[in-house]
Amino acid sequence: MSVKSLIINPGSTSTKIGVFEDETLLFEETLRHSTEEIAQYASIVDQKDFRKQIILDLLKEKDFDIHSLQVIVGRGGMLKPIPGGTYAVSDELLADLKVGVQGQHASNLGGILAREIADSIGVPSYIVDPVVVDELMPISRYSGVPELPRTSVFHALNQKAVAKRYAKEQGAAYESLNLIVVHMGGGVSVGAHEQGRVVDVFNALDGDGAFSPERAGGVPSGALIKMCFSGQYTEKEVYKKFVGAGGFNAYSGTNDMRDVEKMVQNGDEKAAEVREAFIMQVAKDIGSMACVLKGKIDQIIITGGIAYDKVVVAGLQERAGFIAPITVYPGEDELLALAQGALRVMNGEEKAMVY
Ligand SMILES: Nc1ncnc2c1ncn2[C@@H]1O[C@H](COP(=O)(O)OP(=O)(O)O)[C@@H](O)[C@H]1O
Ligand SMILES: CCCC(=O)OP(=O)(O)O
Repeated sequence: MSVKSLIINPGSTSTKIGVFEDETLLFEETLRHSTEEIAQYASIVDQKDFRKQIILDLLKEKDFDIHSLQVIVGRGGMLKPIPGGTYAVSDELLADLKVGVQGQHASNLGGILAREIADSIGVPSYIVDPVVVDELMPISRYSGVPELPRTSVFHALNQKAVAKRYAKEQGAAYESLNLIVVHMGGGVSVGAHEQGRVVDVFNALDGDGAFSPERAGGVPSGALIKMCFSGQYTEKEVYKKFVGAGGFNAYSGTNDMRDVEKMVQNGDEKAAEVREAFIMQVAKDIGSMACVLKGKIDQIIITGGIAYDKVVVAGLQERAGFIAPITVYPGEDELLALAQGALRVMNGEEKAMVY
């Protein structure tokens, strides 16, 4: 019997929705959220009903009967560090998504919405390869401050999906390759995939890598400490400067790279400089991961929404192309990867992991 699934993929700047019959996509939709739209909500959990309504409206518009679904799958969020795999949205997992045990990010809503909609029609709900998949080697955890270890928070689902897609296209096993995967979405993560394990990665949320459309990335720590103790900001206000209002939002007032391109076309020199700084920071992250892999790199893979941006891709080619050949997979393979993760469990090929 075939399995019909609803896939819910909340990102920081978008909500992506797909309906599959087994591995066949019946329809999909990407709804982009502007900085102003997101700014109306005080917290991620406050966005739940808004994002749920978008999903229900889309199903209605497509005249799709929700009761024909056998499973709902959501992108997995800021849980405890865990191995990759498909997890049932248990009560414990749901509670941790609501709290956001490693922080607040739109992906927390994936499992919450999947469970809520699934419960309403009496079917199971799952998450797959959440953003906290942790395969770091011990030396990657060092930051220089023992109380502040580096953590693995990244686009695990898509990084793994595109890495496996590249391996398949080459007729090679993912586990036999060394790859640097660069995901550029609302957040940016650059990971070192050493023979099937992401042994080091720049944390995409509040870590030490490049800035992104809505995040600051790594900043000078002395200046940050002074800002925190200046008395000018609450903890929440400082965090917002780094996650949400940082990066392109702070420099150019938008989280949309197509707006940045328009600004540059209209002669905005500052916007052009910000984009060049972004390209250089991402290229520097690629260089770091090249050292993690000791220079033995089969391929660099560039993916995420910004991989559609020809100027950014050309800039990365210019600055990092000497390290290894580059393959570009614009957008992401996340909807299919989520559907496949649930299918493996529904078809009995794999057991759901227990959180
Ligand atoms: N065709 C395109 N050209 C340039 N940039 C794009 C294009 N499509 C999406 N983007 C940019 O990609 C970013 C969002 O990437 P995406 O992977 O969809 O993010 P998220 O999943 O975090 O919401 C935005 O800055 C958006 O403007
Ligand atoms: C929290 C890590 C993943 C991430 O940054 O996703 P988005 O780019 O969708 O915000």
